[in-house]
Amino acid sequence: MTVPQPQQKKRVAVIGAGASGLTAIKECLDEKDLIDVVAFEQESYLGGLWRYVEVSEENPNPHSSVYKSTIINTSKELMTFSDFAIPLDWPTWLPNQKVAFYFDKYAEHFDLRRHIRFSTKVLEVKELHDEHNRWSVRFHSVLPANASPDVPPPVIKEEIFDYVMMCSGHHWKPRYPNFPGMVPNNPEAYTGEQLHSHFYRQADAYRDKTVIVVGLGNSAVDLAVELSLNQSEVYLSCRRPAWIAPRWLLGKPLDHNVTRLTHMAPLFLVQLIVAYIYSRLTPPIHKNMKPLRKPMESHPTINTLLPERITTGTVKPVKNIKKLGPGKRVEFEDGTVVEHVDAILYCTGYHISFPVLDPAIVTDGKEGSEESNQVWTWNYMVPPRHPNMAFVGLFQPLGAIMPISEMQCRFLVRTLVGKMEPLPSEQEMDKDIVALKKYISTRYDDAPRHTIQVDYATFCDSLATKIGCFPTLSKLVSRFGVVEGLRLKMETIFGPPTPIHYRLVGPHDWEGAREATWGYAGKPAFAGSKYLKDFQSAPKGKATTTLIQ
Ligand SMILES: NC(=O)C1=CN([C@@H]2O[C@H](COP(=O)(O)OP(=O)(O)OC[C@H]3O[C@@H](n4cnc5c(N)ncnc54)[C@H](OP(=O)(O)O)[C@@H]3O)[C@@H](O)[C@H]2O)C=CC1
Repeated sequence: MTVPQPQQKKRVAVIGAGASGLTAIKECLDEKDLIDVVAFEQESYLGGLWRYVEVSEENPNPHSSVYKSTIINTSKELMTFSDFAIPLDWPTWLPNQKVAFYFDKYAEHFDLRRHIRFSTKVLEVKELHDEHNRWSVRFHSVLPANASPDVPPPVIKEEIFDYVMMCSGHHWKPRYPNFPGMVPNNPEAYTGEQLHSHFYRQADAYRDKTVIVVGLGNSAVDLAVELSLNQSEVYLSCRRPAWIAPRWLLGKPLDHNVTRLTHMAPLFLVQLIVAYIYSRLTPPIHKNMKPLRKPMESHPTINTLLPERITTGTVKPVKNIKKLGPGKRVEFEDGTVVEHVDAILYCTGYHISFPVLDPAIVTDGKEGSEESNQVWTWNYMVPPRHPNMAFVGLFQPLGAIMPISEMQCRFLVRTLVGKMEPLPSEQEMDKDIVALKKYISTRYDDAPRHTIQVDYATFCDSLATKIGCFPTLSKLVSRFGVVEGLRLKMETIFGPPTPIHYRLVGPHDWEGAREATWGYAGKPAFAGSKYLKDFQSAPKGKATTTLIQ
């Protein structure tokens, strides 16, 4: 094929139209005079894994891993995109249907759909190594599941882009443990059902059955509680006990307690306080669940009901599995044996994988990285030797993914169009990556789920400072006057660090940011603000989906 010459405007490919892809498109559109954006989405809908999809014969391996009852663990005030506030009267914690609906409204509000090529599967994203370091994207359209066999196979096409934003997610390729007796290749093997949480949808199939839930991440605790409430006999097997946080703490949503002031305090002090509060406010910890590390040293596992279910004996904590089989027998590392186990649900997390890319790009050529989930990206975005592409959402936050992805996109787009300092040199990026990895390895357990950890506010603040949208006192005062500027500054320090704060000042600030900040802070005078009204009644038109329950 003849490779066209680069145009004046940068051509950007966004791979995936989930939470990260949507904000990538939107941020590109904020520089639409300088960027043409095209998003590729293999499904016929947007929203990525937040769009609930049944597991069926026609669709045995969907991209989505949400189960029917998934409720997001970040409060609406902290998960909102920064210039499109989630309405004030929505629940604090959104069920998955409502998260998907919010994405629909975001796409509608910023007119994102017309930039998305739905039902278009990307096969390969390849560096051209031409003088402009451009990228080729090969793709084809996806035939509907009910297409007649006479329909000719889709044509593979190729287009050239100046820049690629990989937004395809990292919670879709299940990671399985490797217990003796798992594989049914001998008469001693386990004969009950085995399922990864990625494929779990609802509890009905397990009513009155004995189920072992493996893991102690959010999938494991959600499933253990749901199954126990649905009359399953539940054993919760974890190899590394961790702190289980309630959704509400001290009368506030859990994440509202982690303010910028909290981040100014030394970590050990915060950990001491958190451990003390937990010990006073939650039931005594079961002997098999005693955390091995301090709070905030593992990805937060959040469930208000689990400690209570354990004290009622309806969820029984057990050690890690030692051996499965024969038949339906399961033995644990402390010698406990449970006979007649009907099903084992592996809530053992995911591999980081980008099948359309040369794996050496995300790992910098290091072997075994998919197994260990190690990546080599600057600020979880830029692979140092491939600066014309970036990953978005490739991190595991203490906080919500959406606003961090949004901040990454703001940073990437402004760098791309030359409105900010250029990226650091390869050597500087490598140095930063080494330092970050060192920090992570001292703070967190050495586990594949902890390789890309990030603290929401500190990470976003650092990018926001580079962009110029961090709400400094001087900027707030010059924009809102001395009194209001000071009040807002106090709110950004002592209040929950809502992403809205990043639209108070700086490039692409938002006219609704002040009202939304005060509305979220609970100031009655702003409760009726037009920027916090329910989308149903907003002037921008009708909902595009009826998935809301
Ligand atoms: N309601 C919500 O908002 C929900 C959010 N999520 C999010 O989705 C993401 C994925 O969560 P999840 O599916 O729970 O996966 P995670 O990776 O967070 O957790 C995996 C769990 O499995 C354990 N595990 C992994 N390998 C093995 C093994 N070989 N043997 C025994 N145990 C093992 C891990 O233990 P170890 O720590 O020792 O590695 C860990 O406890 C997270 O970001 C989570 O927060 C998930 C569900 C619900």
